[in-house]
Amino acid sequence: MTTDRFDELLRIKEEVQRGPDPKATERQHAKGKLTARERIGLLVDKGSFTEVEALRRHRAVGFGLEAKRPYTDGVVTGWGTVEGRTVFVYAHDFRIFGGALGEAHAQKIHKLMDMAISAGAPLVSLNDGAGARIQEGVSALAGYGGIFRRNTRASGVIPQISVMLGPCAGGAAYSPALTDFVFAVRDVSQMFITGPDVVQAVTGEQVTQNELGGADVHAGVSGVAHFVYDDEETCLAEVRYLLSLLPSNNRELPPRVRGEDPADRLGDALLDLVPADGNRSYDIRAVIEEVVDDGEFMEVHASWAPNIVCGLARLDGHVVGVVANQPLSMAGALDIRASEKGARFVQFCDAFSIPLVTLVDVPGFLPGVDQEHDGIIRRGAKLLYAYCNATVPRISVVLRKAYGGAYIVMDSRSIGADVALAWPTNEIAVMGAEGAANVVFRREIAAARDPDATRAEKIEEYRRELVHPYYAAERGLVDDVIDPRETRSVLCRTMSMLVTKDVDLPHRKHGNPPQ
Ligand SMILES: CC(=O)SCCNC(=O)CCNC(=O)[C@H](O)C(C)(C)COP(=O)(O)OP(=O)(O)OC[C@H]1O[C@@H](n2cnc3c(N)ncnc32)[C@H](O)[C@@H]1OP(=O)(O)O
Repeated sequence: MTTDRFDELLRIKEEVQRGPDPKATERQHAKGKLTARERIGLLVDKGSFTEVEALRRHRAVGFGLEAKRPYTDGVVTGWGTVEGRTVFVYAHDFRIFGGALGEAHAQKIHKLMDMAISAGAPLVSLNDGAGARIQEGVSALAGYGGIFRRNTRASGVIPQISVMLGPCAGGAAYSPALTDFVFAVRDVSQMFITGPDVVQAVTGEQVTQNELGGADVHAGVSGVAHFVYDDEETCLAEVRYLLSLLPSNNRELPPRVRGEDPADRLGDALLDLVPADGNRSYDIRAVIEEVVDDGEFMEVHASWAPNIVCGLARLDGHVVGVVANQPLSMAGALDIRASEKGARFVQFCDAFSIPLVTLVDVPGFLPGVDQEHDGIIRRGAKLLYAYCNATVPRISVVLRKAYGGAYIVMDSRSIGADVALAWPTNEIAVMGAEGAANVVFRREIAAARDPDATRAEKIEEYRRELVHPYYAAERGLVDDVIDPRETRSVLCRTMSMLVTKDVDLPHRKHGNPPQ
């Protein structure tokens, strides 16, 4: 090959790496944002990134596009490794057309998604884009259609993670909504279907980008974001950590990594962490951290629906999904948000062979007109549906109380828990003794010479007969009543037995979950 050809190649490659004019890079940095390549560098193992279609350019015409045909067309696509395992990644380059998606840009993403699905490796998108490229009209819209279709096809096949690193509008917000996890960074990420200008034009509401769709809005109010961090570096390090807990695809098991924590370690602290009085609150996260390997718990949706806690941890090296009621928030009652949060998490774990451990301390579903009118029947049913559908190993432990429908939903034996355990202090019943006595013995209490004494007697009778774990244990609805200090060792032992669980389901195209 001639030197000229080498020089040409070097010149083009250099132009690709440099990106558009340096002022655009300065503007990106001035906003406290990294460039697409800097981000990829933080995400994948050093030196492992292989780019595809770096030389791609659009062929669109009109609106001056002919004169502006930068390499990459505004998205960097390729694959690398995270802790040695292959991961596919695409990153919008906001410096080019504001990261907006045109036909060529979309086709690059389509190709990468197809590669990720056939290779059976996770896909991470680093989003910093203004949605459909306005100058390319319907070609841009069709490009998004192709991404949405592939997101949906890949759902439950490979893990898909979206990291929001800029103002993401329209399709750039919808594609992440179809993926498994959304990461956001404070003061950097915004997500909205239509930006503040359109909102003002249509509704008259004046709102900033952050107020409309900033990281904390989506992490705490809308529930769109699962994780939120203060800076891009921490965010991308946490994406790496999450990937280390996940299998590459739905045919693999999550990687087992045994640490130093002995599987038979006793949890003496549990006796103090959980007050025996069922009305006193405590932080369930402290209980989870006491039970799992090395106290490491990656909480999902920490700021949204805090009355249920969901997250990933390890037990004797096996990755598990933990779902637990949080007595610190609304006494741990289940409401619409908690049900939706739990359902999505259970569904994710089931799709990717992650066993479920459910820690139950639930007074019931939250009563209220708002909840009923907002559809707690159909939306609460999502959690029930997700558990009933899950074929991964499932262990539940009732810590203190489990009442009514909420007992059934929180992975009771009757809906398919493989092993159901209970602490000796717990109460499993249709309702608490006071409520039960008032309903069942109402007439007797009213007719009594001393109604208060009779009520107290009946409450005690109900409590003695029904409100203890042995009623459930005698009926096989609880497999064992355990010493709370042995929770970790029993869970580790049981998990080791269950990892080979195999279930055949009747043939169907797909279910029809409540919406
Ligand atoms: C299916 C769908 O996706 S429909 C949605 C279509 N997208 C939209 O409606 C979003 C329109 N864009 C916006 O609202 C804003 O640009 C935001 C909120 C995304 C970003 O705002 P800012 O951070 O202030 O950036 P700014 O508006 O300066 O845009 C940066 C550059 O991207 C360009 N750009 C922004 N959006 C688009 C777009 N959708 N298509 C093409 N170019 C765009 C801007 O013209 C600007 O170009 P320049 O640097 O050459 O002047």
